[in-house]
Amino acid sequence: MAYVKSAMLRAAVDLRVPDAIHHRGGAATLSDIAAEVGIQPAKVSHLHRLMRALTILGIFSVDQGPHDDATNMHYKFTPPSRLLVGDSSCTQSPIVRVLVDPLSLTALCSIGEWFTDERASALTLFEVAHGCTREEMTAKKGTRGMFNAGMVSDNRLLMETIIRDHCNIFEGVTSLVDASGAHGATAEAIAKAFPHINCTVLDLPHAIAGAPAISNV
Ligand SMILES: C[S@@+](CC[C@H](N)C(=O)[O-])C[C@H]1O[C@@H](n2cnc3c(N)ncnc32)[C@H](O)[C@@H]1O
Repeated sequence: MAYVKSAMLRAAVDLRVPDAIHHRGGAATLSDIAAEVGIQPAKVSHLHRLMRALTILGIFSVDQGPHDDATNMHYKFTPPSRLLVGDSSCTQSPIVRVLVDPLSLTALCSIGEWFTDERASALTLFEVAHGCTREEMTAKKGTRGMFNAGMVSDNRLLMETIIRDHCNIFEGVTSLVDASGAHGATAEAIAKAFPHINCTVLDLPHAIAGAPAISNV
């Protein structure tokens, strides 16, 4: 049942629970969250179960006074849930939707078939499960924008940390190519921090279609 944890995380992001807590100054009761995200009144007790599970997982913390019941204890952020709050460029954490995606999750149910399928040396798990590549499915479903947004937000977060804490790894580098660099968020962060490095992004035509122009990349 471990997959339920990922599904609950996705539900919290879909409902924008982190944004609801953020809008209430970083601490919100169940009724605050229910009002902010539009929970049906008959389902507030189920929201309590969702929040309780996410608290046990360390996604949120809870302040419960001796006289508080389920409706007036305050849910707060933990370090992981701080990362789920939207900013001016995105209103939720797009990487969660990319990672906890129904098509990716159902593909995992075909691992046994992938191991035994005689075509499997040429096919990815995704192809065995869904009969097409991830790229073809993304194009068919029109979800390329969501995928790119997830990659960009993840890259920004990682690069901020890498450049702050490990900038020595770029010493002596004068040029680099980010192979499969999608919309270039990684290269953008490097080019901005180290303007003398000549950065290039390589990816497939459909992946770079619509990529923003980035100075110095
Ligand atoms: C999971 S994304 C990673 C994007 C980015 N490097 C990052 O870390 O966010 C994988 C990327 O590989 C690209 N890709 C897949 N096959 C490729 C190929 N044959 N040549 C170049 N890029 C490819 C995809 O288009 C996609 O942008």
